[in-house]
Amino acid sequence: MKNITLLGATGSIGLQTLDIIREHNDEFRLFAIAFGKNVDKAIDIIESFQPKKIVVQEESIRQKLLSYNDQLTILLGNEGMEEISADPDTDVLVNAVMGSIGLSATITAIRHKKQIAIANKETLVTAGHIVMAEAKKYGVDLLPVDSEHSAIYQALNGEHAKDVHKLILTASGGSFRDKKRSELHGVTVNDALNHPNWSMGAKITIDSATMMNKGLEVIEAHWLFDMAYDKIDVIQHKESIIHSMVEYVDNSVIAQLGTPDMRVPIQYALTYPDRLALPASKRLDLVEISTLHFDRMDTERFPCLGFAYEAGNKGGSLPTVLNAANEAAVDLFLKEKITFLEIEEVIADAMAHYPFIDQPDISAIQKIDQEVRQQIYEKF
Ligand SMILES: NC(=O)C1=CN([C@@H]2O[C@H](COP(=O)(O)OP(=O)(O)OC[C@H]3O[C@@H](n4cnc5c(N)ncnc54)[C@H](OP(=O)(O)O)[C@@H]3O)[C@@H](O)[C@H]2O)C=CC1
Ligand SMILES: CC(=O)[C@@H](O)[C@H](O)COP(=O)(O)O
Ligand SMILES: [Mn+2]
Repeated sequence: MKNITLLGATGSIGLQTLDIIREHNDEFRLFAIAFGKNVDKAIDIIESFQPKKIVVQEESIRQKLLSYNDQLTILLGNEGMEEISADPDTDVLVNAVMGSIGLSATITAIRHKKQIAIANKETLVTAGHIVMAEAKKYGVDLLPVDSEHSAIYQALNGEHAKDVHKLILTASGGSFRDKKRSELHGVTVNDALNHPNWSMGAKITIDSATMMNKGLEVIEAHWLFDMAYDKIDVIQHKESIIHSMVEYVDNSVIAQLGTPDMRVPIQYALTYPDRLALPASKRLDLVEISTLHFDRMDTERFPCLGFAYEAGNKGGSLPTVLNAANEAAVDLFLKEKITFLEIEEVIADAMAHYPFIDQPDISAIQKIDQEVRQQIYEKF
């Protein structure tokens, strides 16, 4: 029996992770959770799974939970997330919080040699050089939950990086894939949240629409698979059936396929190197689907993808600036304070103006992250 500590339990990945724990309750037990603001959902989870420890971000949320049950063990803030990640009773950390807020818990879990299933891609974007150096130092393998990275992990199957010609990430194209740039001026938050294939949290759904999600995933792949940026390609594939591919030097291409269902990569990250049945997930019927489509990516249509390659290639503090500016811009868009196309402008402006640092350490990264957000929020 493995004890799971789940950060971001009330979110899209969090709830699907709970489906897997429920389905395989002879293999997994929920030990601890962290969440943000959704008290009602958290109470449902507490009633069903009885986690021993709970982390909330704010004292007011802690008080609400205590008024529901004053016997609960409730910790606070990032320190709380670090504490449950390091807890001797935690076997596996599933990091499914949204945003760079997940960074310190990831590093703490690595330092305590926990098995880590990582959905929280912003952690790897903002501080990939530090996270991967720590993982190497402590001998910890980060198991990807992100569907593309899970696909690549499976397609690599322990092969040597020197034999890889390219990683090929697939992109659905997001909510506005059939629109030209000139048609994006009046688009609404609801339009942008209407992803064609996946039901996900709001922030990542907007990232899919701007193509920043794929940009973040390029940087995530660079760090997870130690691959140069010129060996990471993105192609558009509107069905999201091929989750990603590895092209080898002998021109052989190995892809991982399946219906778009995040429970599959979540479960794989928990059971690796074994596999368990997942009856709730729909089997892939290629005859029923019949046709798959592929297109080249256009970075003029989707500038955010180009921003991410630029940040990844230049390195230093630029990926941190990119990520923080994107998190702030998406938040402002969701609050209807900026337009969809202004998301790109906000990110480009932050990347152009924030002073560059070559090898930022954790405290520099946290400072840059805060300052970039603050400067953006002051403007809007
Ligand atoms: N959804 C998906 O299919 C996929 C998601 N990912 C990645 O997984 C991560 C989570 O995405 P997703 O599940 O969609 O996001 P959601 O917005 O659905 O969920 C985010 C979770 O994080 C919690 N949270 C937010 N802010 C804080 C905070 N400051 N402290 C603690 N917890 C916090 C939320 O709590 P609350 O809601 O209670 O406020 C919620 O539980 C992201 O990094 C995303 O890129 C990757 C691949 C696919
Ligand atoms: C499910 C998943 O992994 C998401 O990151 C997904 O990839 C989003 O789809 P697109 O970014 O391809 O639109
Ligand atoms: Mn993905």
